[in-house]
Amino acid sequence: MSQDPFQSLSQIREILSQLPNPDQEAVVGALNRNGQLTKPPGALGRLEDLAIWYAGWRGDHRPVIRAPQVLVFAGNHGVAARGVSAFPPEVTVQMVANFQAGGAAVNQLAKCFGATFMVVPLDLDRPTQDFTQGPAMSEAEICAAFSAGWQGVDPDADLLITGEMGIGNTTSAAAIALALFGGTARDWTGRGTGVEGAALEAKAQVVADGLAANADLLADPLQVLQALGGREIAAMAGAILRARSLCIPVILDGFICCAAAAVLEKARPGALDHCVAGHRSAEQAHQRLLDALHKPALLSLGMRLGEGSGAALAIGVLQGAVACHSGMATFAEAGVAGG
Ligand SMILES: O=C(O)c1ccc[n+]([C@@H]2O[C@H](COP(=O)([O-])O)[C@@H](O)[C@H]2O)c1
Ligand SMILES: Cc1cc2nc[nH]c2cc1C
Repeated sequence: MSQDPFQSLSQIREILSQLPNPDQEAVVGALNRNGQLTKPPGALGRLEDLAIWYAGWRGDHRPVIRAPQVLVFAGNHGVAARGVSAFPPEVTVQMVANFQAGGAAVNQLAKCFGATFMVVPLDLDRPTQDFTQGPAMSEAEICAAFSAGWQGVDPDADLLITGEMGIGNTTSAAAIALALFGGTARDWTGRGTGVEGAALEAKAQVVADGLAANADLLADPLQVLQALGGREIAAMAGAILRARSLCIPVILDGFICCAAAAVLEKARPGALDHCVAGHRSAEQAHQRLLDALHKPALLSLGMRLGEGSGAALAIGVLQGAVACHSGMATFAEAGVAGG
């Protein structure tokens, strides 16, 4: 009876096996145009690469960003009962009310850059299972959350920022990253909202316990997400995949968003070619995760808020890149010598 697009992980795998690629004609056209603009070659640095990347995904050698969408998912985590966060779980639902009232940081940033904003709370009164006791979600639960992410994307958007809110979710993201990339639990465990000292060591142990309790599910990236993820993390993965299917470029946010994205990249290398990393979070392991994904961050401002805030701020960088690319005069047009 469900209207959800996904009822099983195999349906997600099918989508992953047939991803669209950027429009090569638009890439060539954008490269060509970039070479004629009134600046020394390469003088706009990464802005030039960004504009050409954006042009390819939009299939337009001279694109305009008109409709950015900021889409935040909220979920509650059974593992939060293990004392892994500096804040209590009820903050998740309270912050959802704050997002809806327009009072959070991400609301201000979305407004600054002309983006629409939506928050999607996911079964907040039903936390996921504590993953130190077995899988966080059933297959039906992960598919419902993934479907919510898929359905949250506005097909008319021309840029997607996906973010999250979920007390305890840096523990979940650390466990996912450990399962996908290896290393030690301590490598991937950071302070989150402000966990320090002995509590931080205990948090790393919870991450290690989560992997031990789900050892039989860790060979497959989507099952890693089911075993160690949360609903908001699965929803971000669903939104990022939908954006790919619609050729909508994505700006990734911090540690938790990148852990969600990493599941897709591990399941299908190249699945994140339509994504750039908006910022480097102050969360200890975010740079490690960005390195594993081969995604250099656009901004590094010591932010560690989540909720899509770092990526929302990076909309401005991409808007600047695309505005220069599409609005600048060529040497011929401006009558400037040397082009
Ligand atoms: O985006 C990040 O890198 C980031 C780093 C630290 C904390 N957060 C946010 O803080 C919450 C998770 O922290 P914690 O300590 O409860 O695991 C969650 O709501 C995230 O949005 C987000
Ligand atoms: C207040 C607060 C706001 C947040 N926004 C994203 N994660 C958050 C965590 C806390 C604790």
